[in-house]
Amino acid sequence: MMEYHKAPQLQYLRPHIFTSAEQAYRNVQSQMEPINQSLIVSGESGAGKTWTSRCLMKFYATVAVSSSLKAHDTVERIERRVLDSNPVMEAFGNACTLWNNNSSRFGKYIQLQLNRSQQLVGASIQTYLLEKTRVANQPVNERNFHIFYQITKGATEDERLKWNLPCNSLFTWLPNTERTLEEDCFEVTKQAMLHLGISSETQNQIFKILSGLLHLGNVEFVSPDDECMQCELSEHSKDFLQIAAGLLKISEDHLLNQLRIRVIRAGRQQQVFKKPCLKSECSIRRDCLAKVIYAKIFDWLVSVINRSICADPSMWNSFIGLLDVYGFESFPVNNLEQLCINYANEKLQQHFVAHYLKAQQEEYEAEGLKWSFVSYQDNQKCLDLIEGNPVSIFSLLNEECRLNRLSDAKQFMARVEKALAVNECLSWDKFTKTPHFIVSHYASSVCYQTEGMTEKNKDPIPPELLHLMEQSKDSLLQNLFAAEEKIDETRQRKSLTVVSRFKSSLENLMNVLHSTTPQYIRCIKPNAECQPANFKKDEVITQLEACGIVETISISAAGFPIRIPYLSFLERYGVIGKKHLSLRLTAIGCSPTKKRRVEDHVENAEDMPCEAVQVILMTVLSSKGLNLTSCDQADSHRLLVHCGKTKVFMTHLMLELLENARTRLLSQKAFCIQCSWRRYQKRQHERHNRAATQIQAAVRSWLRRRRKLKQDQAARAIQRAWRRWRAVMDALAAAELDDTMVEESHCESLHGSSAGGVTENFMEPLEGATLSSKAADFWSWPFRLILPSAPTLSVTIKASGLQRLGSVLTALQLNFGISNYKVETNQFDEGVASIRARPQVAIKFHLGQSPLLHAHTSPERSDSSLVGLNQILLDK
Ligand SMILES: Nc1ncnc2c1ncn2[C@@H]1O[C@H](COP(=O)(O)OP(=O)(O)OP(=O)(O)O)[C@@H](O)[C@H]1O
Repeated sequence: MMEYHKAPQLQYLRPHIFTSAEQAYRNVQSQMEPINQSLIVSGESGAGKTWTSRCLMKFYATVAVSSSLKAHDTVERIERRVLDSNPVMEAFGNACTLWNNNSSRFGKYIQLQLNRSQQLVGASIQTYLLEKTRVANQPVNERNFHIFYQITKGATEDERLKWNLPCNSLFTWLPNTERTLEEDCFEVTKQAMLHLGISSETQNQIFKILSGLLHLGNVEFVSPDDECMQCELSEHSKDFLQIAAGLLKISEDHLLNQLRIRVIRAGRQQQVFKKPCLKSECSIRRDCLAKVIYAKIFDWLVSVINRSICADPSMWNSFIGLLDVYGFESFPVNNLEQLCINYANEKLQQHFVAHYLKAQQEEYEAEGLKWSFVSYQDNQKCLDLIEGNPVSIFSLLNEECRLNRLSDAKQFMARVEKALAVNECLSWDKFTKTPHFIVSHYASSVCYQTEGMTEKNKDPIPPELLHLMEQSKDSLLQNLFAAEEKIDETRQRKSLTVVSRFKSSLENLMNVLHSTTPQYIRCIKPNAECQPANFKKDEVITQLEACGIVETISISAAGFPIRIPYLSFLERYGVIGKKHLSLRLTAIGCSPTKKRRVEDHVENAEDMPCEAVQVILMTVLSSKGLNLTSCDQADSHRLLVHCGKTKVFMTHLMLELLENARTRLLSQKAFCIQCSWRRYQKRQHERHNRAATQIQAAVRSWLRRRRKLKQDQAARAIQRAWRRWRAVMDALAAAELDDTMVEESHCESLHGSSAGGVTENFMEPLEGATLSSKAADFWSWPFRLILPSAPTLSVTIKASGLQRLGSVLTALQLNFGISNYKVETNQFDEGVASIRARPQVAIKFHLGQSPLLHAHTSPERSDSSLVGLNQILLDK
């Protein structure tokens, strides 16, 4: 998948359905009108349409994912549900036929919804005409819908009890049970239903109803002896009726009566009459009830799936549609179902013919291209025969229904013969006795039996049966039949038959297909026996011829498969012209006036689109080294591209050249944008850096100035304080010195020389303040308190003798350094007159160290160390 998704040129890869899928995806990405795409998968029954659709869904689920984690989750959820819808739809809508073990008995159109980034955001499923007759009538050697076999074969013991499905029970509506197919996988269906939001309880309800239908199928009637009497149940049917009524949760008597008594309303007053039905009528009513219940369950499942996978319309803006309708069928006995199926295939073939073969060739002519017509097989006549106006098979069938008379197969055949014999697609087999008609379809001729065709077209649902189901106690059945009354009234008013409903739904589908760009996928069946590795050439060729592949190849080879209107072309490739044009015109020596004129064509392309387009084409072709002046090469250009009246016609090679040129140019432009953006970002970054540096410098200088200012202020304050303090101290010291001198003389007279210690009179207020004359005592505790508070220390030494003086001086010198103290001797007596501490000691301490650091330190008592005293002094 990724190989095809990432391939720059798809046509160089091996042909594969992923080529078509990827092409459709790229078309959506290019946003060229029509943006929406359709992949029409067609082919005979068993050729592989459903298989292909499944692969396509997986492809889109893989490539249309987002890189963002959140979106990825959504896509994965949708993808899971879209893929899960397959087993559920196939279980309820597919059956084993003569041509295919897993044949789709309904048509489906799946719309994969994409958002602006072309990511898968949702999906919706539209179904067409389920072959519900299969519920009650299975052709010989064919089977009922897979789901019936799944529940009878795959139910657990518990479930069998709940659904009344004992092992080995035999059901009339369940033929060929001995054939086990890989499709009989009940667990897979249950799991998928669960993922789609159908709870186990609801599943249980559904399977119970289906089991009820199987039991209903075993109910048989016996004709009464008296025709006026009601039909009786056959002996073995009584139990089945009882179980069926129980599983459908309706009254047994009520069910029996509705099956064998017809209610007729007649007259203006709508008088009610009850009429016993014939045995055959009872069986028809029983089958009708089963079919309507099954069809309703199928429609309900489709609506549940759609609710689960459909995205809000605001979330998506384009879609890719996958159409998988039942394949062309030709059984030994064919009836209305096959007529409808083959009619749908004819419609699709017509779409292909109209879109690809007819329209393409007509367009070549209209656009003035030289073109010799390739003849092809047009199936319009066949379609006229089936659906045409005023007379066709469908119109005759509808008329028969409206006449409301007992249907007669021979009569209908005669009417068809009379009215439509002129149509060459209609014929009869003279040797077949059963009433029939043969239609020559595009694929092959098919013989249709007219027996029961009108009845099938009427598809009557007796209202009393609908009322019966409305009264069911089962909530799901109640739901399914609640809206029935209104729908039924509408249907009766419009008297819609099966074919008219099918025709109108197909017309809607065709309208959708016409509004999208189609991609066709033709499935070819290698052999009719569904055998692997068996390729039957003749059968394959017949299919290829029938679906018009041979003509398609001829037209594609001779023609221009790509057609783009001028304006769309200029919108996409105009960019190439602008860039190369100027260079090219200069290179070929174009005069400035001419150059401007040509450039104007590109600029104002709307006025002269053809010239502008030619300029672009010339640019691209000449850049490939082809010289336009050469006649031969101009011819070779015409094989690649042709400009019509309103469109450019080209081959894939030309498209590739254009796309390459555009990609190269866009990548150059992107590179330029990246460079400019990076340059711009760099400049921005540098500017930001410069601005930040300037801001930082300004802030730093402002901070520094402010700090300096504060420091200067502080310094001045300190200086002022210091000067003031020094002046005060000096004054104090001077005053103290004077006082001491006076006191000294006074003390001397009082004590004489008897006192041998040192006395300090200003120590008086301090507790224990005695200063010993010994050097050790000198740094005793109180002393340190005195020194700072009295920077001028006055000591009177009474003791005489040089020895003491010397020791005091030594102590002082050791302790403080003599330079810090002014020691004065007595002028007239022995000894020291005064020791004055210089104020710097205290100043140093205050500025130098935090007092808290040594707050716990007590004076050192060791003789050898005087550091303690220093420290304390500093601390203080
Ligand atoms: N590409 C394939 N590779 C392998 N097997 C395939 C392929 N295509 C189809 N088959 C086989 O062929 C069988 C029939 O294919 P499928 O059911 O897709 O046919 P169909 O065209 O949808 O038929 P119908 O119209 O009856 O529904 C598949 O069950 C599968 O076994």
